[in-house]
Amino acid sequence: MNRSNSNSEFILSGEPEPANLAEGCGSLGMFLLKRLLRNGDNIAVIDGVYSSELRYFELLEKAIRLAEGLRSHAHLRSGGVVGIISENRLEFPIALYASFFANAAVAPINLTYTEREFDHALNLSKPNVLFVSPYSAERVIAMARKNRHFIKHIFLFGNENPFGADVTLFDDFLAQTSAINPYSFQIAPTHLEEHVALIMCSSGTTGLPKGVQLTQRNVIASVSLLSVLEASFEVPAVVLGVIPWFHAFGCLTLINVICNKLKLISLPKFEEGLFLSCIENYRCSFVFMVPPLMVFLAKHPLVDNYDLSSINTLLCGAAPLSRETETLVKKRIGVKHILQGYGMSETTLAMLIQTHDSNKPGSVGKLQAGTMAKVVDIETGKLLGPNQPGELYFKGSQIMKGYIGNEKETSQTIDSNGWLRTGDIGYYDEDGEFFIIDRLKELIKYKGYQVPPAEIEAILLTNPKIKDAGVVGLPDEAAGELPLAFVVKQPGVSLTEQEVQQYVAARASPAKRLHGGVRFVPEIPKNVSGKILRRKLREMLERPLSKL
Ligand SMILES: Nc1ncnc2c1ncn2[C@@H]1O[C@H](COP(=O)(O)OP(=O)(O)OP(=O)(O)O)[C@@H](O)[C@H]1O
Ligand SMILES: O=C(O)[C@H]1CSC(c2nc3ccc(O)cc3s2)=N1
Ligand SMILES: [Mg+2]
Repeated sequence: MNRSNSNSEFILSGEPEPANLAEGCGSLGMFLLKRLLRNGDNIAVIDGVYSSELRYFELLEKAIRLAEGLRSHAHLRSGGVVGIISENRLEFPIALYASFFANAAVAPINLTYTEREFDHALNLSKPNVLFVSPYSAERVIAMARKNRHFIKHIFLFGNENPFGADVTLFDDFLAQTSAINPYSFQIAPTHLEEHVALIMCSSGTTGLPKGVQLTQRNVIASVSLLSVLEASFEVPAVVLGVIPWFHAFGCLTLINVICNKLKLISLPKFEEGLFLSCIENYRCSFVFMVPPLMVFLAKHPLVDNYDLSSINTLLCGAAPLSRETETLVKKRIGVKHILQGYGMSETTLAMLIQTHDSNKPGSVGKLQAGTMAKVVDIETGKLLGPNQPGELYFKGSQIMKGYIGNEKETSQTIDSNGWLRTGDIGYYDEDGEFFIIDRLKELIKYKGYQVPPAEIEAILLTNPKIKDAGVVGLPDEAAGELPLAFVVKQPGVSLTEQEVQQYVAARASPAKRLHGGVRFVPEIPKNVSGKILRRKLREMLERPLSKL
């Protein structure tokens, strides 16, 4: 770990990026094209539901034809915006790569959004071209027709179009494009640091999602993630992709898999039996995870019915994962490596990543190449040294360009020196391994103590009678806030509020005990990237206690 201590600053730096990172490519499109040309014709993606396959050469050939077709028939220009509103399915990477080959920006959007959320997301990125899957076509096309002033073309995945002439079937459009020799296909150079490649919606955990602009340079910088990890794979990785591609974590790992010539088994959503049977049937060795899926592996009885011995590495991120859950999973399914990572939509992919040789329990790993970090005291603003918790700031080639249409929020998030403030509290140890405590906004203020809800949730999850838990602060005149737990019991168990409070009291210091009580609920509200929607739990506090 390099640490410059100039002007008593503690600034940490990751390894320098590989010198030939962009491989002399003038644009992201050329960078991706060159890697695809090298990938030969292995299988790229298998649909885990239908077993249909997309081979690397088919991806390359169709993406180029689609790029040319969008340019000539849909008037898609460099700098234009393409929306993709779809679950993980084989057409997604074709539309994604075609857009990059046309130097357009891609705005993947969550297909389960409500109408209000769709309206918000569409008006953030204002796509000219929209790719829609049948799953949400009814609602999305109705929304799109209200925004014809920017949405000029709608393409529908699947094999039937009940929506009329202003919607074109993706396969029909592709069929009418002409074949192009990939070796002579040209993509104009761009200003990598300025040209927007992705407009990602943040998860909307702390409010309405923001439109995060990631540049072509950001995406190129993030591609090294799997090449670093793959170097230490014992077997060529078969990756299971259940993380949604409309979210930064899923989309950038999809690009990572393709750039590193790996095989990906894609799932349109998490369904318990399908998830486990895909791992067993396709012998998946590498699975990107979010904590709720880790808790599922740790506790669900169904897991015992499947052979998961092919798993070599679980790579978990997007929300807090406790070392206790990590230990439970390791013990139960004997997986060799559980590697955590930490990232934000604003940092493209992970800023911090564990590797096979640096993975202390509970840590989220060390700095990514090309990245710098500092920890700032939340009271004084002073820079902090090892083992001192403060707000994490990052700088480097994966830091976003800014929030689309929101200069003010951008300037409040990235300062004039390029430092991005995360709103997350954590620290690094003497070896430069980082530990995340919680979000600044979520800390419970109990009698002057800052109580991290994630820590109490981690304790609760070690109780075999508890399936899930979410902790928030109950407003209290005397103490400020009282830690209160929403608890989901395992099916068929008996558990009282007092038992839960005693369980925590036996394992936590006084400030972290459940002074606000316990409420039993059927489920904990979370978003697709596995984050607890604590603002929804706080809303539940205001409702009168239901007699459960
Ligand atoms: N390994 C991790 N451990 C703990 N928290 C994590 C980890 N990885 C990511 N996070 C959390 O996820 C956040 C980034 O999530 P994302 O960019 O998807 O949107 P969000 O911050 O949840 O939502 P929004 O910004 O819209 O309110 C980080 O700021 C951090 O709080
Ligand atoms: O939490 C999020 O919104 C997303 C944005 S990208 C991200 C992560 N990326 C990685 C990559 C590897 C890894 O081990 C963990 C994470 S979390 N988190
Ligand atoms: Mg955020």
